[in-house]
Amino acid sequence: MWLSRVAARSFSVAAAAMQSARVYVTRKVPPDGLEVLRKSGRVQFELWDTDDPVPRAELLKKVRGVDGLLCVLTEKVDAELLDAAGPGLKVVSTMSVGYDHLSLEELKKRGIRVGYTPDVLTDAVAELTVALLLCTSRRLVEATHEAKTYWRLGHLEDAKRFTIHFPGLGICVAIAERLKPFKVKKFIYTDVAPRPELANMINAEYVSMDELAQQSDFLTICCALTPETQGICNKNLFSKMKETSIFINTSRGGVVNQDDLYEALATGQIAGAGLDVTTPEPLPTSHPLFTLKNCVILPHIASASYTTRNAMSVLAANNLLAGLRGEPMEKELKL
Ligand SMILES: O=CC(=O)O
Repeated sequence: MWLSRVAARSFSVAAAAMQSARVYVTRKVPPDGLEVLRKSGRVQFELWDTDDPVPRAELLKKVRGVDGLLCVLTEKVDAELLDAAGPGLKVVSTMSVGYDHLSLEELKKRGIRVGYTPDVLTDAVAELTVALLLCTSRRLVEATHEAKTYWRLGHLEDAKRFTIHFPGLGICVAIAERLKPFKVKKFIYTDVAPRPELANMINAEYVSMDELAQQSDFLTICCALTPETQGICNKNLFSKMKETSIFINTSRGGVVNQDDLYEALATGQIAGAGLDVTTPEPLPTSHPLFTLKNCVILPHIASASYTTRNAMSVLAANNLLAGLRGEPMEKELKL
């Protein structure tokens, strides 16, 4: 009885605090997520109401005194931003599965809770990865141009003859499941250690990074960007790949050394690359990678379907509200 009264009291304190919770939303996030915030009746939120990233100076101004921040991956949440927000900031909820834009150390130091949006985008990312893989290997971008000009194109590769290689499993399981019907001969992967629970789902074999590069026909990168994975796709990796190999990246641009990738593509060290992510984003149109016919570049759209982005916005909004209420979030990063 006593315990439940204490629990009820602490809940009502948290709820009362929420009455006045101020939140800044850094992007015009999809409508379902905004509806969750509106319907809660517990937050006053201000929104950067465009599809473009909020300018840094504006962001630093707008976060002053907020209790919660709902952001996307273009916002660097670092000491400067957290100082600008002040001690009232309790929750940062990012509408992304990746969190390399968040300074976790600073957040932890200040006791700020962090929500993110894994799982809900897995299908969309896997689908886009397969689309990019086929588009790059079958040279579809060049082909649409050819259709309008000479109606002539060199050799095309087909997916089923190949072995597909993944560093890091995770989302790659969803990609492999979609590739199975293409009669792929073999899936292999590397990671810091074997992950049999996932590998068994797609019958994938664990190999070293070197073997991965050497045997690779398609190499798709699905790992998170961390200090350990920064620049792992570099001259060393590309020099071990076959000339017929295709490199696909739908994770983060930072895992690739782009100068080395350019060199590998321009010299025929590898056959092609499909990139949904680059450094920086957007990649300047004057960037050398844009001059290459064998490089297909997309504007980071892997999760960009209406359904998926709506689901991400709902999860991000619910994470934010739960954090503000002092309740467990559906998807919270353990700091
Ligand atoms: O790249 C997309 C994400 O992290 O959600």
